[in-house]
Amino acid sequence: MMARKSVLPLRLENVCLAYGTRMALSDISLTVRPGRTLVVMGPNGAGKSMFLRLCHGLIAPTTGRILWASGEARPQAQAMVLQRPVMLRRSVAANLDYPLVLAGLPRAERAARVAAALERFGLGEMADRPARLLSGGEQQRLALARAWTMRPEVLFLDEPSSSLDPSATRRIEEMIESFAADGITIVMSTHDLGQARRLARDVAFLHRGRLLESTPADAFFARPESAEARAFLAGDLIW
Ligand SMILES: Nc1ncnc2c1ncn2[C@@H]1O[C@H](COP(=O)(O)OP(=O)(O)OP(=O)(O)O)[C@@H](O)[C@H]1O
Repeated sequence: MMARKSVLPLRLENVCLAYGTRMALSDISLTVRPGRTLVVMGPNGAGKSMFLRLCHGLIAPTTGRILWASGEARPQAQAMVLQRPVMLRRSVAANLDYPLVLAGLPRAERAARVAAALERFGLGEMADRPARLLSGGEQQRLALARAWTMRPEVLFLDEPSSSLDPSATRRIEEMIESFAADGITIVMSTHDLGQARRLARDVAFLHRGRLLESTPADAFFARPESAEARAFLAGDLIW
């Protein structure tokens, strides 16, 4: 991971995403900096998922630019875990192996990475079980582990614990913290204010497709500048 040219910072310049006459995202300018977990917050429909999808390159902006420091259009060194991760109809181990096969890694390297992921994330005893039969929390853990096997420099996570109970959520947060400690830059959305406080170094607050705040997390939680963010933090902003 260290040898290659960094893909960060990632800069969004005046990014807009339109669906017909509706603007899902309006004029977003923001920089994702290395090593600073960025949490994207905002009420339902604010544009959080679309923001992550744009950054990852799943969709293209209607106008504006998305610029990686490496100059690549869609770097390999970044991965995304969707809100409802897709599991292959295969074993846990095979799910971990699959993206490594696609990336063309040699068999021995793949085996080492799969073994390391199984061990590190407590998935060893499930290695041979069909991935689709795992619980929601276990599947999410597997999805994060699968992203980790790719050694990304940046990892986009869309609501990584949205439908999980508190203990499964805690395990996911521990994984995210360990990724950040490894030097993976995390960009994630969440509805969970407690989670945002625990994990965020920077916050991007979206409301109806507009970026109302982009600031260090401490400042956001202590002194939100916009009335919308204040209402959101007080639990009074529903959409
Ligand atoms: N294919 C599409 N066609 C039209 N509108 C869309 C499409 N995809 C998303 N949108 C709209 O874009 C807006 C932003 O959606 P997005 O999923 O990013 O919100 P979100 O902040 O992630 O919401 P939630 O918290 O509910 O997941 C919404 O108003 C949504 O209805």
